[in-house]
Parts: sequence; structure tokens; C-alpha cells
Amino acid sequence: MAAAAKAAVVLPRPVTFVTGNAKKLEEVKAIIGNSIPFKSLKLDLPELQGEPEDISKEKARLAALQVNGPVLVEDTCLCFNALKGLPANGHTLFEFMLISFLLDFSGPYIKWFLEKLGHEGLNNLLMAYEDKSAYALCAFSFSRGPGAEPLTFLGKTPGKIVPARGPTDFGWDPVFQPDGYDQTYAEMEKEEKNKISHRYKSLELVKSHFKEAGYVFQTDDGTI
Ligand SMILES: O=c1[nH]c(=O)c2ncn([C@@H]3O[C@H](COP(=O)(O)OP(=O)(O)OP(=O)(O)O)[C@@H](O)[C@H]3O)c2[nH]1
Ligand SMILES: [Mg+2]
Repeated sequence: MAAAAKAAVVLPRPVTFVTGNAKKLEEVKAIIGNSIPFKSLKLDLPELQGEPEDISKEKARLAALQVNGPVLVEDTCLCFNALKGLPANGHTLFEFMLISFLLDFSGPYIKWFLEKLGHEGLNNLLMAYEDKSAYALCAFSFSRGPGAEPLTFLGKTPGKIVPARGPTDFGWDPVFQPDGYDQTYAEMEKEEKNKISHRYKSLELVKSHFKEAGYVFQTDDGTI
């Protein structure tokens, strides 16, 4: 007997991508293209501390309540591998506390560190370590609406921290050089970054989910 056709899930309106960051929005527009109908809303959501996935999920819950409909949000972090193995060899209590703090070097922390220390400061954090490797991690979360459990999609791009090179119009792009490239994110053509970035990888999973789920979108006048 043929399997019963899966009922399409109707979303009450196009997805709203909620972010306070214009540069993220630029990249998301370029990467998503026409594959998912979405609009954007500029809103700086409060961010809980914790794992990137949890921060992202909580952002989606808050955003769905605000928008009262389906939302996409993302949280990005930059993680330094050298700081993970510590404290190992005779670090002071202050270093231990600093490192413990840095281990959770995600979302709001990287934002804060970048704001306070700048590109040179981010490099200096790793001065004592030979291992300059790092990874950029993007956690997109999609919620179908208020009360719906968000789904999270992780994209990770490995690389290393280098002295700043290239335009300085987006965050830590100038100090992150992805593995296999001799340019930093900032030096790359946008199209090139958008083919390999943490954001691209996470959005590929979001796109696959939308394709598989076959969501149907209701327009503002109620038609499907
Ligand atoms: O060089 C970069 N290349 C990137 O691809 C990238 N993506 C995010 N960021 C920065 O990393 C922090 C994340 O914090 P974040 O995820 O909370 O973002 P945000 O607060 O700016 O926006 P949002 O939370 O409203 O979406 C913020 O300082 C962002 O500017 C990037 N920097
Ligand atoms: Mg934020």
C-alpha cells in the first residue's frame, strides 16, 4: 500500500530573520537568495550565556514571541583552540579565572572582547601560545512560532587567528584566516567567503530542512 502523503505544514507568514547586525543580514540575503521566502527585522535581542546552541535557541524563542510568527535567528562565535587545554602548567589564579572565562568564548563574549580589545588584542590573547588555530561557529535557529521548540543548525569553519589584514567593516573578519586559504575572511571576495563560511554551512542545513519539510507559506491576505 502506498504511504500516505505527508501533510504540508502551513506557516502563517514568511519567515522573519531577526538580527541587529546589518552585515549578517547582507550575507544571509546573499546566501539564501530566493530559496526561502523571508523578510528581516532589526532587533537587538537579549542573549543568555551558555553554549552557542542554547543562546541561539533562546534568541529564537524570544524572537518568535516578538514577531508572533515564524523566525530565524543566528548566533556566531569565534573559538580559540589554544585556550581549551588550560589550565595545565602553573598558571596563576588570575590566568585560570581569565581562561575559564575565555573557554566560553562565544556570542556576546567575542563581541565584547572585540569591542574592548580590538583586532590586536585578540591576537595578543594568543601571544603565549604556538597554537593559533580557531574556528568560526554559526548557530541558526528556526522557530515556527511562539511556543514551538526551535530547531538549530550548526556550521563550523576552521582556521587560524592572524594579525589583521583587509577591510575592517565586519567584526573579526580581518583576523580570521580559514584553513586552505592565504587570505583572511576580510580579504576574500564576498562571494568567496559566502561559499565557505560558518554562516554558509549553517544556512545550507537550514535550506535542506526547509526543502524536506516542504513548508507552505500563507501570505498576509490569507492565501496560500
Ligand atoms: O568578522 C566577523 N565575521 C562574521 O561572519 C561574523 N558574524 C558575526 N560576527 C561578530 O561576532 C559577534 C557575534 O555576536 P552575535 O552573534 O550576537 O551578533 P550580533 O549581536 O552582532 O547580532 P544579532 O545577535 O542581533 O544577530 C558580533 O560582534 C558580530 O559582529 C562576525 N564577525
Ligand atoms: Mg547579538
